[in-house]
Amino acid sequence: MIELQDLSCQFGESRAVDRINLTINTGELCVLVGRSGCGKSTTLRLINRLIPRSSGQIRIDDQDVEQFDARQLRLGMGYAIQGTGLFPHWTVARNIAMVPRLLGWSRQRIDTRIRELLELFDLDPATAARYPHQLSGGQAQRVGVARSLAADPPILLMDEPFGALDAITREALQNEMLRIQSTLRKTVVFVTHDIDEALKLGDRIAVMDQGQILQHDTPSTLLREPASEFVDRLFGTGDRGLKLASLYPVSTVMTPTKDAVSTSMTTIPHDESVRQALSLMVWHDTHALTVMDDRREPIGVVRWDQLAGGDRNA
Ligand SMILES: Nc1ncnc2c1ncn2[C@@H]1O[C@H](COP(=O)(O)OP(=O)(O)OP(=O)(O)O)[C@@H](O)[C@H]1O
Repeated sequence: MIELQDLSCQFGESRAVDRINLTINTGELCVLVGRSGCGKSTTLRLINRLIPRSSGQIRIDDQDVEQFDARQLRLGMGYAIQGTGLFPHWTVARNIAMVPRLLGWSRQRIDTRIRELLELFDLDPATAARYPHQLSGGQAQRVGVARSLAADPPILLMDEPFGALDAITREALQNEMLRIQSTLRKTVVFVTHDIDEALKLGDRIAVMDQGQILQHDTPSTLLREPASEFVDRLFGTGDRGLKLASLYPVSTVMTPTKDAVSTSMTTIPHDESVRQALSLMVWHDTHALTVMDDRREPIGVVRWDQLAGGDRNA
């Protein structure tokens, strides 16, 4: 668990982080969201002590981070940043091996870990021998995140890791992040200024403005019960319903059926969002879809009039 208590960071006259309180539970992915310059990256760098706090406390599993040697602390936390931060003259393998080498892992253990991570991030084993400039933006970003996970740290700090990517690659990496997090369950602090990314990835989201946390809640609560006009505007007004519909899988609103279901209707995978169901219905001019499981067997039907209320059933 990470606890920030009355935490402040002052740069000269200006307060980049202003007495924030935030608890991030073990295994939770917390997104820090807010406009440029609101203090998100500074908060992240305070946690791994890349910059010193001015006042307040940072506790990890009940221990003040000041009690740790700063280098040891950083070796125990993954850190992934926009633009990857990969060393250009090192191969992918050497980049990934950086922290395990510093921790004194054996050659064999490191090689096994590199193979595991390339597989986890859907990268060809031959990628290990390449240099960063020989990778696409998406591949390089995958390697950057893989490197942050190399020594299997319980905590992962991610600063706009997908910020520089095109929309399609970005979505693919967000999906990979969700898939990996569903098994690894790291404690993640993830910085972004993209509201849709925050809603998609966050178990909880902390909304920041001018160094302060305005609201810390689940995506659904932030959309339904914004605590201030600022949060209300940040999360959009016109497409709020669509944003809510993107949070819940269609399986939460469908009528399950044990009997044979017509597959002549348009189909949708059970883990696709209610928003995607709505889109398919509009596109195919239909009022019902057949819901399919992972083996592509029909498991239920979702009708137009069931699309509201997914979050209440989730
Ligand atoms: N090393 C520094 N020295 C002086 N001021 C700094 C320093 N680092 C950050 N700041 C200032 O602190 C404030 C918060 O910066 P920070 O990088 O945390 O914002 P951010 O929310 O991450 O912004 P962005 O989304 O643009 O990265 C800004 O006003 C910034 O100019």
